[in-house]
Amino acid sequence: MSTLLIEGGQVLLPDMRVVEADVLVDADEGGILDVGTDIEVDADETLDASGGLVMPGLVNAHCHAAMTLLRGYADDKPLDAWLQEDIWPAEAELTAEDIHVGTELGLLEMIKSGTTAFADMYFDVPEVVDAIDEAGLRARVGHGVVTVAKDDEGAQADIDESLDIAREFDGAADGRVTTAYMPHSLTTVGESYLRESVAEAREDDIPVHFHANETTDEVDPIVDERDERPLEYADDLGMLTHEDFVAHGVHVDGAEIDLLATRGTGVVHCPASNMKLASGMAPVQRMLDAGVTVGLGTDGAASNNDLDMFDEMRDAAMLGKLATGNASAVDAESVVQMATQGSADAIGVQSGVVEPGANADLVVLDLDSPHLTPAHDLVSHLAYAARGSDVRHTVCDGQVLMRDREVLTMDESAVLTRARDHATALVERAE
Ligand SMILES: CSC[C@H]1O[C@@H](n2cnc3c(O)ncnc32)[C@H](O)[C@@H]1O
Ligand SMILES: [Zn+2]
Repeated sequence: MSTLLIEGGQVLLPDMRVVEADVLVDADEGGILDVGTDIEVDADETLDASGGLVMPGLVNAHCHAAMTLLRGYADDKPLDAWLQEDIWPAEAELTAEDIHVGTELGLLEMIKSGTTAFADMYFDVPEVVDAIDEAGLRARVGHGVVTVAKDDEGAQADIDESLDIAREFDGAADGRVTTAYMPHSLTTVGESYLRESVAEAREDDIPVHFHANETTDEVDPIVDERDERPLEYADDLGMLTHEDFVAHGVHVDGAEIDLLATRGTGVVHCPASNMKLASGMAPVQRMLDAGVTVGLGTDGAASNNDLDMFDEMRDAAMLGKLATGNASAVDAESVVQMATQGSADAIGVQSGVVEPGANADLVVLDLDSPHLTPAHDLVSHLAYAARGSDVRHTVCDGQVLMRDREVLTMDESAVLTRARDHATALVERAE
């Protein structure tokens, strides 16, 4: 067995206590063997955590990683106009290689800002999986389906691709990649397609992930046409099981919150995207109080505009207070929990905790900087003061992905060069 010892730091435990301890990892199996002060072992590899906090790797529960290529391409518009006038025309020009390159850029950004697992909905998923395999992260991936404006043959092909991808790539990258069936939303995929395809996904125990209740422009037509709320419609279609997870959940009423809690369906809160597109303020504290599993996601870099989950925690805490007029709402512990165990539970990956037996997905945060001094409360710092650039080391599945801010699994400058070149060419084609 090859071992990795992360020594000399403080450790954030699953119950949010911080203790001084070392962490011993089985680097072959990718699991945590021990967390304690009396670990006596001559480890094969060590990571220095002195002056730092060992914490779970953050879990970005809703993302479109390759959209890094469209970062800053179209800003300051609401969702529908942004998608229809700018993003979808540009995405129509994407090649498989663009998606590989854009995903690599997203993964690099995640590793450098302390994210070790994520959920991704996009196109050309084999390219996404290939990039994840190389970079060493953990992910649940899927092909996003849109049937509106397609003929029946095109719509069915899109659905088949999503289901086939979910079957083929589940367990890829040594088990670090799992999959889901990913219809884009309740308004961009027709009812009969949803009904049939979700039933097909169920036959193979494939989870379902979709955008839901993001804007009133999306919710109102469903209510007008069907006389039921969107998540009641989704429930009727069989899309709300405990394995499923929805992105956004901004405009959900009390009955929908109860439905999410009863079904055990996860909700991924995306505060930065919701604020930037002026989509609204999700009732996060109400969902937490009702027992809904709430995770945290960045959404794509075109609506955020970064993939830094520390930013996202701060945004979630701030927005949660503003939304309720209550400074105690969505407190520091809640957002740290949301970005770790909550996200991992929502997307169904084993991650988000530092304890013996857990997967060794963890980061070491450097505390020795002005904006983290003094350190009265490290959970407060994680929620309100820390930044992705404070991450010193990143480990996923027992493998060191970044050591002292040097990414070991990717050639950082080559990724940046390729991303710049591909983004420039993409935008030229789109104009
Ligand atoms: C069909 S693949 C995913 C699809 O979703 C688009 N997208 C990015 N951000 C959002 C969002 O906030 N709401 C809805 N759809 C979004 C992305 O551009 C892809 O086309
Ligand atoms: Zn999204």
